[in-house]
Amino acid sequence: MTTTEMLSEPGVQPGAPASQFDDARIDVRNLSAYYGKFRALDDVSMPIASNAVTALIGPSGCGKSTLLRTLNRMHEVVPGARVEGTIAVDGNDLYAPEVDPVDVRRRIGMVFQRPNPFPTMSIRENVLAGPRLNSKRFSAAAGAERAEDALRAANLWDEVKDRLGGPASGLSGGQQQRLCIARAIAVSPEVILMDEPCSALDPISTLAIEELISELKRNYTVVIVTHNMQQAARVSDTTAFFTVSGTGEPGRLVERGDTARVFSNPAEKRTEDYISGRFG
Ligand SMILES: Nc1ncnc2c1ncn2[C@@H]1O[C@H](COP(=O)(O)OP(=O)(O)OP(=O)(O)O)[C@@H](O)[C@H]1O
Repeated sequence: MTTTEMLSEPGVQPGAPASQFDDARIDVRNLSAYYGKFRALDDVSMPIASNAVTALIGPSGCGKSTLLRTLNRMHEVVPGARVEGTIAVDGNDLYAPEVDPVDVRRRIGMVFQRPNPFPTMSIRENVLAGPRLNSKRFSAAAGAERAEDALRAANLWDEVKDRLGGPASGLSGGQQQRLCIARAIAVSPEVILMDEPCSALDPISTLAIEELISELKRNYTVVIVTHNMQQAARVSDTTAFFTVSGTGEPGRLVERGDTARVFSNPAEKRTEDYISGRFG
């Protein structure tokens, strides 16, 4: 097969590992997620590569946010919610009995739709809130350095460096979201999950977050849920498309692959219909 033929084969890339799971940082296998008796997600298997952005897309109710929350064990916070199947991170079972979910949530941070800084806390204290919750103690100088590093990594430092002691509520929505990303970074997570992080933001703030996401993948594995297909195409390396056939039905993974390929040459008609706006 020539390289051109390989590239035109959905999902096949030159130099790709023999198995799609070979280079996975997160390995989701046969995952079903339930809320009580309701199965919200059915039998999802997908690798999530390290130091890359993976976008989860699909119509409302197909289980994108549910899948995201299973990745840091926030799903089970809902009474009656549970999972079947396995999720391994770097080969370690995330749901093994000896694993502490609180530790998982430190290692796998999350940024939500609406920026949720602690409004009365200062900007600096917001960034340090995570490490302090993990009972980390630092000297004033070490705290200042940690806050600066996280704010720089979140592309917010220049805008706030003269008002670190001021309240977080004084920031714009886009700045608050970058503050929340700084807060997530400050606990040195391995993975950052983002659930529609730009849905409450204006286009300029959205652009700033998108640029930041592209930079974050240098150091982190990023998984993002987005309704905005242009955004998925702009920021992600891999796209996973989910769908749901009706009310009461579970969401299912339709296809997953290189983002450019999924958008230009989807393997499934359902994906093509969705990305071309004919469905959902
Ligand atoms: N806390 C909950 N209790 C019961 N059912 C829930 C709960 N959260 C979500 N669900 C249901 O699980 C299914 C998947 O929801 P989920 O929010 O994961 O979908 P989604 O694809 O992220 O949707 P959207 O794009 O609208 O945010 C839906 O049928 C939803 O009603």
